[in-house]
Amino acid sequence: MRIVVENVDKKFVDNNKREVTALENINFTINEEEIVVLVGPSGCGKSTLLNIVGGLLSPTNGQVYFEGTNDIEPNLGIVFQEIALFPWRTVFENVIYGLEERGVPKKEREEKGKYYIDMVGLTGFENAYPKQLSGGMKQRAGIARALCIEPHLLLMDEPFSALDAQTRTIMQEELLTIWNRTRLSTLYVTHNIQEAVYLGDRVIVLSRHPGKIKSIINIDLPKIGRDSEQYRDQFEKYADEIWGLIRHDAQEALKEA
Ligand SMILES: Nc1ncnc2c1ncn2[C@@H]1O[C@H](COP(=O)(O)OP(=O)(O)OP(=O)(O)O)[C@@H](O)[C@H]1O
Repeated sequence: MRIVVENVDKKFVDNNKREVTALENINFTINEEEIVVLVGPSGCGKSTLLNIVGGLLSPTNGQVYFEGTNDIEPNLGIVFQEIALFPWRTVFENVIYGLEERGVPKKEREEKGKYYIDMVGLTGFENAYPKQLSGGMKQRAGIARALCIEPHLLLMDEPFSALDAQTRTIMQEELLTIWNRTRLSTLYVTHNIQEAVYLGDRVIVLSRHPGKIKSIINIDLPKIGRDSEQYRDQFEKYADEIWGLIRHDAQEALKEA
């Protein structure tokens, strides 16, 4: 599916009743099978934009539309930083939750649940409860739950930022393996520039106050294996370019923190 974001603005009213322009004139597309990463300093509107694409917030102006599907409401799989698994449900029951909601028959729920639990590497933990899982395993369960409804688009908002560095690296690699199997169009939000270059086909750099697109960078490296020695220089060049675009805004954001 292709997602088109056209002329999107978003204004909020803050606690002092002042109008805040969170996003201004945002235009981009997410093509079939593409991973688009939104990157930018704190407060530049990344989450707001992801929530607008996901239909959780409406834009003040502009629109988001979905091409290549006949469904009026496309299926969206959403993964947040803090995965809200139901504590009283097992991994399996959490993963198939969306299928239950949609009235999918039991046999199909079981097959799909099993398939996606296997895809995220949680086979053997079907009957575990969230409190028995590590942070990385909870994120895996959350990803399986998002995939289980077989979405047209995957939306991920800093899904690995609460994880330790090693787990995060492993999860990034696994996300690409999962992408390779599902080929899902994905919108991925991160603060982390290395992560953006590692995962993105395109990286959208947002500036802040108001959140505007500063640049859209095509990452012209193979999707799988771009962290290998062979591409190190090019990888770092992209990372430097993005940091150059963000540095000033990130420093300003720190002053306000
Ligand atoms: N519900 C709201 N009411 C008022 N202002 C809001 C609301 N949600 C977001 N904002 C403002 O909109 C701007 C963008 O916020 P948003 O959370 O989208 O940024 P972000 O880039 O995701 O930040 P972070 O990386 O820190 O999560 C900020 O100035 C924020 O204070």
